This record gives sequence, C-alpha cells and structure tokens, in this order.
Amino acid sequence: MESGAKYRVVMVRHGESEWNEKNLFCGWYDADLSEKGNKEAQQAAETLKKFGYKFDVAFTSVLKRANITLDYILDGLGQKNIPIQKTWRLNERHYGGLTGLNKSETAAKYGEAQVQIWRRSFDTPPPPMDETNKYYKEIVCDPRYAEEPSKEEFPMFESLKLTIARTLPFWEGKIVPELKAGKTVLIAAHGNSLRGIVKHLDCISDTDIMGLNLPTGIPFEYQLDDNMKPIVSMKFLGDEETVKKAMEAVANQGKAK
Ligand SMILES: O=C(O)[C@H](O)COP(=O)(O)O
Repeated sequence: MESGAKYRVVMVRHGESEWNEKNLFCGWYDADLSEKGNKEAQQAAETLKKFGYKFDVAFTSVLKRANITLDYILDGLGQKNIPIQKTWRLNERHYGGLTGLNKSETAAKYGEAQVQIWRRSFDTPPPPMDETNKYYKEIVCDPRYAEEPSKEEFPMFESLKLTIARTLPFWEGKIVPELKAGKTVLIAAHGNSLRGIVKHLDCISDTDIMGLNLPTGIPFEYQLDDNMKPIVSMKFLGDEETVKKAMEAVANQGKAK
C-alpha cells in the first residue's frame, strides 16, 4: 500500500444489467445481468486476480445484478468462502416513478437537462413511484424487504442525498469497523449508491458530484489513512481510455436519441 495508507477497499458497480442494455431507469427493480454484464463481471475477476487481490469480507446490495457480479468475482478469485453481508442500504438509488421508463425517451419528452438533474443532481429526487407504476407491487411486496427497510424508511423515490442518508450509516457502522480490523474489503453495488460513498470519501461538492458517472464492471480501489481519508482515490483497475469511454457511455444514456 502507499505510504500513510492503512486500509484498502475495492468497489465495483455491477456488470451491465438487462435494463442498462435497454436503457431503462432501473433503481430497485431487480434486473438480471445482460450477457455483456456477465462478461464484464468475469473480466473484473480476472483483473483482480492479475493484481493479486485477496479479500477478507464482501458487502453487496440485495439486488441480483450486484450479487451475481460479486459471485463471479469471488468465484474467479477462488474466494467464495469469505463472509458476505447483503443489505438494502447498498441498493441502487430508487428511481421512483421513472422506474421502467426509457432514459432517451424520457429525455426527448422532458429534456436532457431535466433527465441529467434526475440522474446526477445531489438533492433533486425523481417523481415518486405510486401504485400505477407497473413495478410498484413487485418492488414493495418483495419478501426480501419483509424485515427492513421499515414501512417509514421504504423509499418511493430517492435523490442522491436520500440515498446517501441510508447508505452512509452502513458504511460507518458495518464497513469501517471491518477496515479498522485490518480486513481488505470488497463492495459490489450500484452506480449511485457507490457515488454516495465516493462523494463522502473524497468530500466532493454537491455540484461536482453531478459530473461523476461510474462504469459497469470495472473495479476501483481506495487506500485510506487512519482517519479514513483517501491516500489513493478511485484508482480504476482498467486502462484509462477504456474507463473514460465507459464513463462517457453511462453519461450518454441520458441523451435523447
Ligand atoms: O438504476 C439505473 O437505472 C442504473 O443502474 C443507474 O442509472 P443512472 O446511471 O441513470 O443513474
């Protein structure tokens, strides 16, 4: 590790999902990985193996696109026996009433600027999901949420600010203690739940966070000092050009065709 660094955590956004492929707002809908997403997850395992990563504990959401990505990675590393904690607090941001809509069609209807605000602003939430949304029942009545979140906590929409409000307590309460215990941590989660953690670690402003798009399936590392401050920040394990192109592709999902 770099000098002054004490803790290492690797984060990875799930591989491309079938709804990413169709360019649909996904959020808490439990989309599967696309064929490309499976391959991205397998490539992530190969990359992490090449760099010799050995994880002690992993964290993921309760959504299968992240869980399958994690499974591919741990399987590829031969580390499937490490403890895994799954939590709704690492779920993707809840896209509310936009869930299931096509991002380009939504940009054509409401304007690219409005879609950019819904996708990337800090504290402007999407419109709420209500019972007329095709996916309302499937999400709200999902047995995986029987215990938590509580009825009061169960989101019908989330801004990044609201997402951070439920992700950060888990980071501080469950992930940081593992790091302080000397564990190397792997987090397989989602574009916006990870944007929230990154915003916190790097103290990114509410304005500057609008410019961050995380690519699918490319792991990135943080090395943190004793005060959890980054010594190494968002170091992607992939060549710069590939990462840049992948980030641009995510940004362009919000363009009207
Ligand atoms: O939930 C989704 O639609 C994606 O996984 C993340 O979408 P975004 O890049 O539009 O925020």
